[in-house]
Amino acid sequence: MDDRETTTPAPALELRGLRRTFGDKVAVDDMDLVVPAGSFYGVVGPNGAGKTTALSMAVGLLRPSAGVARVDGVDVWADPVEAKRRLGVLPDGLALPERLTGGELLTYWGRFRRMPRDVVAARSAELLRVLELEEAEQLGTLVGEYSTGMRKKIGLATALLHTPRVLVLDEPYEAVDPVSARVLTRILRRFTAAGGSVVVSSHVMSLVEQLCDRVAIVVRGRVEAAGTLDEVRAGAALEDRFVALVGEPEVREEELAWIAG
Ligand SMILES: Nc1ncnc2c1ncn2[C@@H]1O[C@H](COP(=O)(O)OP(=O)(O)OP(=O)(O)O)[C@@H](O)[C@H]1O
Repeated sequence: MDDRETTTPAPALELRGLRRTFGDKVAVDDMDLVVPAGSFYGVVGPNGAGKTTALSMAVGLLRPSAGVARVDGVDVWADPVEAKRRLGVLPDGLALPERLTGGELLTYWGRFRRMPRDVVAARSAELLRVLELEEAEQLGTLVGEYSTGMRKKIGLATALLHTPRVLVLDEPYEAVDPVSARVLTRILRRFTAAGGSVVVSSHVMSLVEQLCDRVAIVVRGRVEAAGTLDEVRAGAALEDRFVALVGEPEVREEELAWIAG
């Protein structure tokens, strides 16, 4: 038998027994998660479930208390340089150099990634144009003066610039206007069509259903359900599955009576 036919590619992302505690608080509780190569993967869960903490450990931004994270087969914490070469990341609460324009930021980022100057220049111009940041660039607007959605877009541009194999995006659509959201969706679909893998966290179930072929529901630091969208939905809407797993708090009639005056 031909080996090449039987060898499956390494998962885009593989978390094994990943754990993170903050004092007594267990934010991520021995999490196992496998994102197959080429998938568009959605990570959903209630506020405080541990999504950002897990993804931060998965991309080398936060050290795990225990467990292993691999990107495209590379251990993120044992071989961070190689792992980060394969990764494009949009972190939560994006910290960006405030005193640069978007174009300057991309130039700086590209040089930091040791990319050729002309490639950085061409890609930066293209990214600024398709993400509709060109006008701000022409006006010399600094990143510190960007709106929330613009910051998200320039963050995405930095994540895409070096042609990573795996994109990990924390809430990429949050605060992004509908036109820009469509552009972003087209970019991400092209990225997966070309063999790349995308992992997004989101609170918007309809968006996840529309975009993702696989999904994981994270509750209290653990993966409660994972698989193809249809497996996880099991005939229901994703939101219903989500609420069933998370549980819905009851608001009794007498509670918050004062809000009605
Ligand atoms: N630096 C920190 N110090 C202490 N506790 C933290 C820290 N970061 C996260 N936590 C706690 O870990 C838990 C998981 O937080 P995390 O931000 O990963 O959740 P999330 O699923 O991304 O939530 P959201 O959907 O609201 O963004 C929460 O209880 C949070 O309070």
